[in-house]
Amino acid sequence: MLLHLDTVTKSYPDTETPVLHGVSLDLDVGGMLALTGESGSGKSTLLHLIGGLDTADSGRLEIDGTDLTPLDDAGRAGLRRGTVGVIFQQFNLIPSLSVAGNIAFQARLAGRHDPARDAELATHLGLQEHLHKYPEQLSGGQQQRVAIARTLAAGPKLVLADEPTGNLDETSSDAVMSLLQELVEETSAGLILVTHSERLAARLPRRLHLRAGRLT
Ligand SMILES: Nc1ncnc2c1ncn2[C@@H]1O[C@H](COP(=O)(O)OP(=O)(O)OP(=O)(O)O)[C@@H](O)[C@H]1O
Repeated sequence: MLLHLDTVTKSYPDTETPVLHGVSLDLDVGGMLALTGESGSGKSTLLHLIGGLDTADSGRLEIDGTDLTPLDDAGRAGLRRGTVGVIFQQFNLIPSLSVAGNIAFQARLAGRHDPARDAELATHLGLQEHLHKYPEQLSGGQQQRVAIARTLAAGPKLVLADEPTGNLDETSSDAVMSLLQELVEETSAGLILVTHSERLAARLPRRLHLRAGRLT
């Protein structure tokens, strides 16, 4: 089992009711699922808990056999570097680093930088011509492909993608999504894709829906 959540609950100090109520879910190694739900239903909150960016109030959360509950900030940061990769809607590239520097960044942090793997990813994602450029010189679709390369270069077991194509037009969005799926499949990583798009959700074999903090 890659991911196991058992009755996870989360509130924020200023929310009256919990944002997540007793969320339980399992994902097998290499499993892929789409997570949909209305705005405010708790999708990003759930992704943040799984990615170790925030902590649950109660419940159990295990990734690749590691219980996240007792981990401190440093432990959760280690998990993000080594096991989980997160791709955001806003790309979050480092503006002062070239495309090549951005692609290598997370793998270097994780202590597993492999230039041959970077080159392979850059080729697969059509970025070979752009390696010396800086993020501001790229289109949105190109920037998101760099963000995908950066995440996959670090060899995560689980990829969390929060509206990864939300800033792209439909054609670029489909192309970027196909590349992301291909690469995740190739590495046998798991994927959780948060999306508002029915079209994108339908591409994945499994779908979960959050309604006011409960999975349906
Ligand atoms: N850091 C925070 N502090 C307080 N409340 C928060 C915080 N983050 C999210 N919330 C609240 O928690 C609820 C769920 O937010 P979340 O971002 O998880 O929803 P979402 O389903 O991802 O929404 P969207 O589709 O609009 O991104 C919302 O009511 C939001 O206002």
